[in-house]
Amino acid sequence: MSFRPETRRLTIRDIHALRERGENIAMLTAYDHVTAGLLDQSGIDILLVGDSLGNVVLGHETTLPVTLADMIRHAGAVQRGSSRALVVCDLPFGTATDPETALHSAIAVLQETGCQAVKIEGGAWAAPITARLVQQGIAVMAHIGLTPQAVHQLGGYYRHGKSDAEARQLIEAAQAHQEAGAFAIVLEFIVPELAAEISRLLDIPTIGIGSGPDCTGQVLVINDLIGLGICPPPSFAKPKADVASIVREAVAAYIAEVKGPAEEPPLV
Ligand SMILES: Nc1nc(=O)c2c([nH]1)NC[C@@H]1CN(c3ccc(C(=O)N[C@@H](CCC(=O)O)C(=O)O)cc3)CN21
Ligand SMILES: CC(C)C(=O)C(=O)O
Ligand SMILES: [Mg+2]
Repeated sequence: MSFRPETRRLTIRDIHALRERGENIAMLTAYDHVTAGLLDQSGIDILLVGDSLGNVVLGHETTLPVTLADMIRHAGAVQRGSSRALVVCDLPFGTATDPETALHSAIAVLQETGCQAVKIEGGAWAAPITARLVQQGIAVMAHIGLTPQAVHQLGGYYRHGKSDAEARQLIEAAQAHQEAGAFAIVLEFIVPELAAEISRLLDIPTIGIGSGPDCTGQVLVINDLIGLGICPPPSFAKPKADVASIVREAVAAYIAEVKGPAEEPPLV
């Protein structure tokens, strides 16, 4: 781990430069100040304030209850906790339904948090939304494949791009977002061979999650990476630590210390 005290924040030009020189882009979610600071000190390229905070932080079944106010509150904390990483904030469910609505949502996020970019879920239909934001000078990351905000329409969290028709649609969606000016695109839970093909076809970086190794970068939910959760993570997450156990052990030690030795049973 390397601590970088005086470094400027990465820009989307730096992210593109990483791709140009063949260095993969490392992205993780963060929802709070201290986590953002730790990941930033570790040298993460991009911090995503994901609407997965609905599941991970707020305890909802889906990301749908997350509001723009929730995202703004947490994105501000992540922005303040970091100094090097590019900070991207998800536009949550219902706040990017059309270009003008998305524009107002994105403006609120950028003005009230200081973060550098927003991410929007959606296939080719959402490319005009990307275009409208880009036209206004906003850095946009697109997100295709498994789009959790559509979970009720999709009927679950499964792998995408298995059929030829679906693969064609995903390629078209990726190209449409690139054409619209997206600076990068998340490929979530897509067939690895298809994610590799999309990554070859595009000039912008692809950031994969559960989509195989051949993307320009990777993203994971931080809790899934460090094993900080109370239910099992998605199968594509390979935890590199077991922080939940460390927390349980420390808390058990604390409880034991507070309570002291167990009282002797009364003498009869
Ligand atoms: N902690 C966490 N990690 C995530 O990656 C994540 C969230 N939360 N919340 C928002 C979405 C939801 N995601 C999910 C959620 C569940 C699966 C999952 O359970 N998939 C099954 C396969 C299910 C199927 O094929 O029908 C798996 O075994 O991975 C995958 C992605 C990804 N995102
Ligand atoms: C998993 C990533 C891509 C995301 O959108 C989120 O965490 O909300
Ligand atoms: Mg998200």
